[in-house]
Amino acid sequence: MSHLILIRHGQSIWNDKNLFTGWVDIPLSQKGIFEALNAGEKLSKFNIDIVYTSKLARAIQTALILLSKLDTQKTPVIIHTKGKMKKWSNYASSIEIIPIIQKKELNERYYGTLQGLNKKEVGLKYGEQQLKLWRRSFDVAPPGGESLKDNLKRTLPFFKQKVVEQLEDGKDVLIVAHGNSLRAITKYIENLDENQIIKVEIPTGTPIVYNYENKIFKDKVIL
Ligand SMILES: O=C(O)[C@H](O)COP(=O)(O)O
Repeated sequence: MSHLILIRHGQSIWNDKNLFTGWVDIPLSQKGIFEALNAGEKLSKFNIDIVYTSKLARAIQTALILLSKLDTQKTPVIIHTKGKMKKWSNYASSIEIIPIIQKKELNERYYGTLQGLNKKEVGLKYGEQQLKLWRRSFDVAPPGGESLKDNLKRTLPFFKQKVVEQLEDGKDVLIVAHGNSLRAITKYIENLDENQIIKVEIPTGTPIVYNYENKIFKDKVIL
C-alpha cells in the first residue's frame, strides 16, 4: 500500500488580503509559514519518497518548510531539468534524496482579469451568485481565465500519468499545490460529479492523506 498526501500551500499574503491570486506569484504570509511548519510536524513520521509542487512560490515555499520537519535522513533536493542547472547538480550516488519536482500542471487556475481584485468587492459588484459561479462551479470560467474544467484538463493527465505511476510503484507521494488544482484531483480520485465538486473547499496548510491500493484511493484522513 502507498500513500498520497495532498496539501494546499499555507496562507499567502494575498489569501490574507482576500485578493484573487491565480498565477500571480505571491509568497506565504507569516501565518502561512506557521501552517507549513505545523503540517510538517503532522507528516513527520511519513516516509515521503517524492514531492510534486506547482511552479508557484507559495507551493514551493510550503514544501520546503514542511520537509524541514520530516523525521528522515533523506535530503530534499529540488530537481532541475534543463541546461547547466541539471548537469551541475550532480552528487554522489550514495546520497538518498527526496526529489522535489515543480510542474506547471499543478498551478492554481488562472483567474484572468480577476487577479488582484478583492473577492468581497467582486461579490458586491457582480453579485454573490456570480462570484460563486466563478469560484466554485465546474465549467464557468472567470473573465479571461480558466474554469475548474480547464484547470482539470491540464492537471489530471499529469496526475494520472506521473503520480499514479509512482503510487503503483509503492511510493509515498506528496503534492503541494492549490485550492483549484487540488479540487480537480479530488474530483477525480473521489469520483465526484459536477454538482458535488461545487461544495469542495480545500483549506490552506492542511494535509489530506489517502491510502492507495489495488488502483483504489481509500481511507481519506484530514490531518
Ligand atoms: O487564486 C486564489 O485566489 C486562491 O488561491 C484560490 O481562490 P478561490 O478560493 O477563490 O478559488
